[in-house]
Amino acid sequence: MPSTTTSHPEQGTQPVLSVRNLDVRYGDVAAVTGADLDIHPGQRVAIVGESGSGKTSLGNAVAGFQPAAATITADRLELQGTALDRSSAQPIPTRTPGLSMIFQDAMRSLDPVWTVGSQLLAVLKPGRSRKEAHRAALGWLDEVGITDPERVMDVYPHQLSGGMRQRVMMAIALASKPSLLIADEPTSALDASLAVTAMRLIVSMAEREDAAVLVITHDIELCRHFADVVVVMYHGEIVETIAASDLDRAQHPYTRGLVACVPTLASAKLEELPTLASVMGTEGDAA
Ligand SMILES: Nc1ncnc2c1ncn2[C@@H]1O[C@H](COP(=O)(O)OP(=O)(O)OP(=O)(O)O)[C@@H](O)[C@H]1O
Repeated sequence: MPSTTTSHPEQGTQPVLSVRNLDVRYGDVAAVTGADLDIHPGQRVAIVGESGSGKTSLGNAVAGFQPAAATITADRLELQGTALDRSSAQPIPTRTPGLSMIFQDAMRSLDPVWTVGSQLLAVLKPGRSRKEAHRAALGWLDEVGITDPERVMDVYPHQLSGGMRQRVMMAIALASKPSLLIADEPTSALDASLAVTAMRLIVSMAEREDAAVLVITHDIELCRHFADVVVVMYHGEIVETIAASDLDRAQHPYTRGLVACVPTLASAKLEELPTLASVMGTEGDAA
């Protein structure tokens, strides 16, 4: 079995997230099998793999956003030492204290019938006067690069551009002071330069707030630049867990395939790029 946890300077301290032998099934479909994962305070972990490899199922199981059709079992599923009960889907998903999630589509996490301000205030109000919470909300909007926070407080999500909505979603996710931020394909809908800006913002804000980050992505290059550790999934299993700085020395053929499939100036001299099917010897299999 490949190792599915990695060494980290803070190993020995309690992990923020600790998962052992996690299975996610949808009826006969085994979406995730036997996943082990530890995320340490402040660590940035990326889950990478092709479409259908089980990344989102794993992230949703941790966050408690699993669909009703999912059956989740685990020997351990703990956030800061507290067991998370994911035995049944909630009719209306509720926030797990200490955990925030952001999505590719900001409309999935923003409520369309509440103004931006009321959604931010809902997170910021506990323990604060209304005035303090309002000031904190403006501060958060400013932090995520919104230049006219007073106006944005009063608008509804659909009145904002996609990029602005994403910034608002980030402000709400981090204003709740999570110890773990899960970001599911946060940049897939953005063009390359905006994707880098968005990832920089996620990483720098999370670092400032002392939140560990779990990014779910197809993009191995994004992992290389923004993650400490890369968790590689293939057909529902974690096949390799590797320091991002070691990606070029990956052991598993699938990880090597993912790295080799990224077009670079050097690879452009190849007659053709390898495909994952050719790397895994599954070329010609039925899709
Ligand atoms: N609600 C669902 N009901 C039934 N099967 C599902 C459901 N959600 C996912 N699956 C199946 O579970 C497997 C893993 O899907 P999952 O979405 O977790 O993978 P992924 O790696 O995140 O893919 P993508 O990158 O395309 O989102 C796939 O075979 C998928 O078809």
